[in-house]
Amino acid sequence: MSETAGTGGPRGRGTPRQGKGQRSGGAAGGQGAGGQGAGRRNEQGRERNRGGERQFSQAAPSQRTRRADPARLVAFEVLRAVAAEDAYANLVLPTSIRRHRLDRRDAGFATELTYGALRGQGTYDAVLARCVDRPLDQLDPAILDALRIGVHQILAMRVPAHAALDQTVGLVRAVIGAGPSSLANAVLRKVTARDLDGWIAEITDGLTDGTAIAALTHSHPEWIVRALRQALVAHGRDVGEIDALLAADNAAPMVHLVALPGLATLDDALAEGAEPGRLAPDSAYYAGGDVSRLPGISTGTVRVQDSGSQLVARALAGVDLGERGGTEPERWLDLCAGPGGKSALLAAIGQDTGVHLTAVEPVPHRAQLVRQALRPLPEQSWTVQVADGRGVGKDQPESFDRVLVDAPCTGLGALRRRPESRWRRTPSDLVSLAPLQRELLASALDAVAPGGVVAYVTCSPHHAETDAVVDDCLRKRSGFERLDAGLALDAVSIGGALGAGHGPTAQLWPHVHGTDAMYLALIRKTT
Ligand SMILES: C[S@@+](CC[C@H](N)C(=O)[O-])C[C@H]1O[C@@H](n2cnc3c(N)ncnc32)[C@H](O)[C@@H]1O
Repeated sequence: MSETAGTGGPRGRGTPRQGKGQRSGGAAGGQGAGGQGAGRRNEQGRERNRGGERQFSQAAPSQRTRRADPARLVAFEVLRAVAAEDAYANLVLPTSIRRHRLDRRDAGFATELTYGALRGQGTYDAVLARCVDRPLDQLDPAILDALRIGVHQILAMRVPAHAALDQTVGLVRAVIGAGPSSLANAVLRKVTARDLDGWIAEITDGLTDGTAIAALTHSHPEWIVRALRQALVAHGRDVGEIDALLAADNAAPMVHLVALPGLATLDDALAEGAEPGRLAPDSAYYAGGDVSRLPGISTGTVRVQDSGSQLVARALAGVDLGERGGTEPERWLDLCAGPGGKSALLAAIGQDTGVHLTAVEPVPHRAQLVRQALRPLPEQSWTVQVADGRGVGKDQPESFDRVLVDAPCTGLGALRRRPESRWRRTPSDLVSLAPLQRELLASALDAVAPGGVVAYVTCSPHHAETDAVVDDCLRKRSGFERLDAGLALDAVSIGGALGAGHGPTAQLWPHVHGTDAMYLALIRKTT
């Protein structure tokens, strides 16, 4: 859904307000204040709620909108499910959109509102804390979610302030009650007193700690700001890029497509408005809405896959194995395969040369997704094993020419795709994932044949789950060498100059490459 959404939300100071996919703020469930066709942009396409005198309804809250606008109701339902049921927004949102039968435009609005309110929560809560007369944790959590939805509309979407206020108050009245709607009205009126830049100046006023300022400005937990800053430095980048990196996490990601080599082309997608990918071969970027209607998507020969994921899979497939490349077809292993995106691309790349891919995934329903992903490929070219990858090295030692370990990780490099995850993740996740990541890489190092290569991949740039894992595993072993992962990525990329390497490992970045922050290490078994 995110491809229909505009972007917005907290951002760096001076970063232009972004926003596409906005729709009229006027509600399906009622008139905007004063019956002015609330929510339309003015003739110049500018939002009406920026600057100058703000217009509000003269009617008391009790006399205003009583019905919840379905798009806002969808956003509210999703935020509630995320907070109260630990749900994933990207899974709940499409169901809620279908249940409320939103048309494409309203679905885009609901998506922007949901994801924007979730991403922006850190900044918005700091704003709300200045406008509510009690600590936020003493508010009914449902009211707090509704207020976040209101704040996002007021500060980061092109919804006129009066429409945002009226419709949010209407939502609170309809789903929570009349009393809380008065509170929402009073609080959101205060929010309209400043624009986003003004509020960021206010909530960061007097702070001297750069981490705290960046965290509030870009709506990230401080520990993530610190970790990302360290990761930039560790990969030889300028620490000053942190603002751009955090801002990239708040932008709705473009949909990336890949045509499985030998099975499809992107001609139809390009004819439908997709743009050729600038980094990965056979890839495209698509901003045209519902991707499922594109030719090839339903058969699985064209897939949605971040270009960074495409590139790391291609880098593994592209490593020259030298003398190892004999006449026997190679055997490849994807040790953490679910849901199968990289398995499908690897199997498609390998089909020309008769490669057999073994895809391992311990979670049965995810293993089923891997089978679905591999279905377009000849059946004899792949096997899916429902198994714990940690046992594969002992059970099938020195058996594979190329092994991918796309390890379970915190996903700190894909925060833009998972809007709630920055608030759920904690440093303790790093601690609990660490042994699993090491055991999986150790298993892969056992499973790779002499002369073969292991790719260790995460969608996180955090040191603890990237270099630290690789360093620890290799320290305990001899007979392995690191390959230059940056060069390997360059060799398979369009243009051949990604600039992702610094030392032997490689790191892609959302603010530089427009990809998820994928990490890649390549390790060859020499003896
Ligand atoms: C980052 S995802 C892999 C994404 C996948 N490579 C793709 O491109 O679609 C990590 C996967 O590892 C799986 N996993 C978790 N524990 C595992 C284990 N002990 N052995 C193998 N896989 C495991 C998770 O269920 C999850 O599907």
